[in-house]
Amino acid sequence: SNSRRLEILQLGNPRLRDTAQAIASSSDPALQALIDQLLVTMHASNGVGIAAPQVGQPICLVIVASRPNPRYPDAPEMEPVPMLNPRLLSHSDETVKGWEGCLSVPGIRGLVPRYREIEVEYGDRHGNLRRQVFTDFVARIVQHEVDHLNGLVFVDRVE
Ligand SMILES: O=C(O)C[C@@H](Cc1ccccc1)C(=O)SCC(=O)c1ccccc1
Ligand SMILES: [Zn+2]
Repeated sequence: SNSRRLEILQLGNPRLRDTAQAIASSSDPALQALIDQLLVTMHASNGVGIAAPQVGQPICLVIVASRPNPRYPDAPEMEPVPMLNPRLLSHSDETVKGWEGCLSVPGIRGLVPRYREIEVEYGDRHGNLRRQVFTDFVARIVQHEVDHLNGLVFVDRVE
């Protein structure tokens, strides 16, 4: 399918979000370079996800990259997924508590409740709109990264 031009929203006052200036589009070489930079930063930190604001870029862009790890040995190994303008469409009532860490809060781990299942709409790195259901550890990572876009870190949710 031919790539669509997806306008990437700038972070800021959520109320102004609708009028937010799109500061990048999926066909923008600078956006593709930022996605590659985030992948490098995430891998350098052994992360399973990363959000653009963590590297000082206030735009609606995250990467989700689950892999098996000591705390989640049965986590799926997945190709890193860049998500432009991710939006939670629905979620399970059921929540699960699980261990989280954060590249922006080094050295701290916390037990965080997250929805066990979520449905997310997002643009892929080529600007194609995707709608996908995530569960368990991958759903946890998506919720953790989307929190970063809303200025939240996991310690804000530790009960
Ligand atoms: O700050 C980030 O977004 C990266 C963060 C993502 C994340 C970890 C755990 C649960 C949800 C989201 C990390 O990757 S922290 C370091 C890490 O590799 C890790 C920590 C706990 C469990 C699994 C991995
Ligand atoms: Zn984090």
